[in-house]
Amino acid sequence: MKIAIGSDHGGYELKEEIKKTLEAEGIKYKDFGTMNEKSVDFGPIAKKVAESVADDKYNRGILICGTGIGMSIMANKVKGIRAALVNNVFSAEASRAHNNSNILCMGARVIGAELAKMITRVWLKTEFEGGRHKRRIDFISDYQNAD
Ligand SMILES: O=C(CO)[C@H](O)[C@H](O)[C@H](O)COP(=O)(O)O
Repeated sequence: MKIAIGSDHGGYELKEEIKKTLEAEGIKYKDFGTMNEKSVDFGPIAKKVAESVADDKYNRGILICGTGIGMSIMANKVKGIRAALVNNVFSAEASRAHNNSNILCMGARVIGAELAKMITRVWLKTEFEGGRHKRRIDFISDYQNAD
């Protein structure tokens, strides 16, 4: 699995921690920035990560900002992206099993690093269940593709 990861300044420190988790799990990643805590807008970074996942250059993405909200709003504008803003382990699992989320968004000002790492590990290992959930995902794709 190859992961695209990005953050704004608010998520920078947590991004660096999550990269260590990816390394510990033996998962390859590309860091789309930001590379320090200097203030930067979340939009362009979310766009780059989301487009790289939508274009199948990376299997999934992880986006972190202060709340995770801006990143998730932007990422979900990209066709084919199902970005889930997650702040607990149950939602991490459900966002994969039920929603087949392909981008995980987290808020570094909302959750601590240890919870974020646990969320990331669960999100990485949980498979989409398909079945009735596929019909629900297909409805979203059909709506998006009707544009
Ligand atoms: O975009 C966000 C909220 O939707 C992110 O949380 C940002 O990290 C946050 O807004 C940045 O705020 P700052 O006061 O400019 O650090």
